[in-house]
Amino acid sequence: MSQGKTLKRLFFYMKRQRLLYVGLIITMLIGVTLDLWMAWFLSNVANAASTGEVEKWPFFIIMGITVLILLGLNSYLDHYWKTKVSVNIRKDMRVDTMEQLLKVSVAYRDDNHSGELLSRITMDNQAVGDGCGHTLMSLIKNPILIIASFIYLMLIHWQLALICLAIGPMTVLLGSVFGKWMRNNSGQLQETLGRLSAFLQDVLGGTSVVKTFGLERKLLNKFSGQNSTLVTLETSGGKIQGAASSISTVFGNLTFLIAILVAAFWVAEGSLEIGAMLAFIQLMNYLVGPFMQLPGEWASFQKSLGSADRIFSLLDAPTEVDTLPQEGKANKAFRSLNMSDVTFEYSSQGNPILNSVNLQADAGEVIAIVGPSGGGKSTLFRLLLGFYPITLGELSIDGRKLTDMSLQQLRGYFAYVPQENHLFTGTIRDNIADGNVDASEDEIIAAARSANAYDFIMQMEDGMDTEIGEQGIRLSGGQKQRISIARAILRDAPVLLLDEATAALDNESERLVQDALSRLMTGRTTLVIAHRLSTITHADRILVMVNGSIEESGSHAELMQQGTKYYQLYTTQLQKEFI
Ligand SMILES: Nc1ncnc2c1ncn2[C@@H]1O[C@H](COP(=O)(O)OP(=O)(O)OP(=O)(O)O)[C@@H](O)[C@H]1O
Repeated sequence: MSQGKTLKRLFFYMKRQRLLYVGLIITMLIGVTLDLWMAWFLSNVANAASTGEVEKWPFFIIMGITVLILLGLNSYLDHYWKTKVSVNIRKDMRVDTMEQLLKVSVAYRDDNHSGELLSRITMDNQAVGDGCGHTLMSLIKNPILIIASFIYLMLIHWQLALICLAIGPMTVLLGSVFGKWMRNNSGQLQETLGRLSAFLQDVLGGTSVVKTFGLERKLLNKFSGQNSTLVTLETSGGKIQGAASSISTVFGNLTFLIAILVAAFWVAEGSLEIGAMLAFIQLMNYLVGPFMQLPGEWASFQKSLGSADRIFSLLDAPTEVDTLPQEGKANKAFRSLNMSDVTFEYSSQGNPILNSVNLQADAGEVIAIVGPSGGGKSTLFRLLLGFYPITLGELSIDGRKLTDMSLQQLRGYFAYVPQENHLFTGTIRDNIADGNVDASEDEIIAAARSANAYDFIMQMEDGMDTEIGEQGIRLSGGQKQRISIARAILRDAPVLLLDEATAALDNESERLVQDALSRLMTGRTTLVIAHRLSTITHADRILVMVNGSIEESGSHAELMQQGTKYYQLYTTQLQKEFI
C-alpha cells in the first residue's frame, strides 16, 4: 500500500480523537511559548545582572514560579493526552482487527497462520499506537519550535541565525534517506516477529508431542535460526537509527560550536550583549536539538506506518460476511437437505476433492458416511456449514438454495460435533452455554446430564465452575467429548453433523460417549462420519465415499449383501478388531 493511502486510512482512526488532538496542539503551542520565554528570561536576567538592576529580582522570581507551575501542568496534560490518543487508537484498531479476524473466510484462515495474525493485533497494534501519539506530536512540534526559535534568533542577530539554519537541508536529506530504509527494515522485522510468534504458538500447542518425540533440540535450533534473522534485522535497524542520529548529532553540534564561537567573538568585540548571547545559546538548543531529533522520529514514524500497512492488509482480507451475525440461534424446523452434482476444490489444490456428489437427507434420517482416509468426508461437512463456496453444483435446504440464504440461516440448521473438540479457556458452564447463550441453569444441567457429563462435573471441586484450562487441557479426551456433546444438545439444532472420534477412547468412556450421542441424535436428522463401522450398522443409509465420489449407498444389510466396497471395508475392520 502506498504511504499516502496508509496515512489516509490512519487518519480515519485519528479523526475520532480530534478533541484530544486539539488539546495536544494547545499544550504543544503553550510548550513552544514557554521554551521561547525561557530564552527571553535568560537574556533579561543576564542583562539586568550586568547592569545591576537588582529591583527587577522580585518580578523575575514571581514570573519564574508562575511559569514553572504552568510548565508542570502543561507537561502533565501533554504527556497524558498523548498516551490517551495512542491508547484509544490502539483500542479502536484492536476491535476492528478482532472483528475482521472473526469475519474472514475459513479459506483465508487456512492460508495464514494464527500466530502470525496474532502478532498484528499485538505488536503491530502497539507500534501504530505509538506512532499516532508521542512520535506524531514530536514530528509536529519540532518544526514549529524550529521556526519559532529561528524567528526569535533573527530578531536577535540575523547573521548568526542563518549560520544555525545550515543544519536544515542536511536533516531533510537524512530524514528521507533513513526514513525509507527504516520503513523497509521495520516491515521485515514485523514479518519475522509474526513468523516467530506463529512458530511459538505451534510449539506451545504441541507440548506433549515435543516432549514425547524429543523434539526440544531440533525446535530450539529452528528457533535460534529465526531468532538470528530477528537479531540481524534489529541490528540493522539499530545501525540505521544510529547512523541517522550520529550524522545529525555531529552536524548539529558543529553548527552549534560555530555559532557560539562567532557569537562569543562578537560579544568580545562589543557588538553583541551578553544577555543576547545567552538567549541565543538557549534558542540554538531549540533549533538544533529538534533538527537532530527529526530524522530519528521520522524513521520511527515510518516503522509505525509499516505496522499500519500490515494491519490494513488484514482488514482488507476477504470476509465471509459483511456484519457479524447475532449469537448463533438454531432453526427449529427442517424438512430436507439436497446436494446435487456438487463439485469442489480447495483453492490451494489443483484438483477437485468432491466430484459430482448427490445427497438427499430427509428429516429424522440417520446417514453415515464412510470411506478411506482423505476421501472428502470432512470436506462435505465443511461445505454444508458454508466454510467454503461450492465450485459447481447446488446445495439447498427445505427447497431454498444456499445462494438464497445467509450463512447464519444455513448454520442455524446444524449442530456440529467435530473430531477434535475445541473447548475454550473458561469454566465448564461457559463452554456448555456456548451452545445457546440464552440457556437457563436448569437447561445447562439437563444438557450435561443428557451428555453423561453431569456426574463427572459434580465430582470436580468447583463443579460447573471448574476452569478447564487451555483447550480443556485439564479434562480427559472422553470428558472433553461429552462437554462438546452437551454443548451440541443445548444448541438444539434439527440437523446433527457428527465427526465420530470414539476410537481413541477406552471401552467405558466410549460407552458413555456413544450413549450421549444416541440421546443427542434422538429426534434429529444426523449425518455421521464413521470411522468404526460397527457403530453405524443401524443407520438408515450408509454412503461410501472414495476419492470425492459416493460409490455406494444403502443400508448395512443391503451393502453387505452387495459384497463390494463397504463389504470389504467392514470385514477388514472386523478382522483387525478381532486380531
Ligand atoms: N483446508 C484444506 N486445504 C486444502 N486441501 C485440503 C484442506 N482440507 C483437506 N484438504 C484435502 O482434501 C482431501 C480430503 O480431505 P478430508 O478431510 O475431507 O478427508 P476425509 O475423508 O475426511 O479424511 P479422514 O477420514 O482422514 O478424516 C485431502 O486430500 C486433504 O489433503
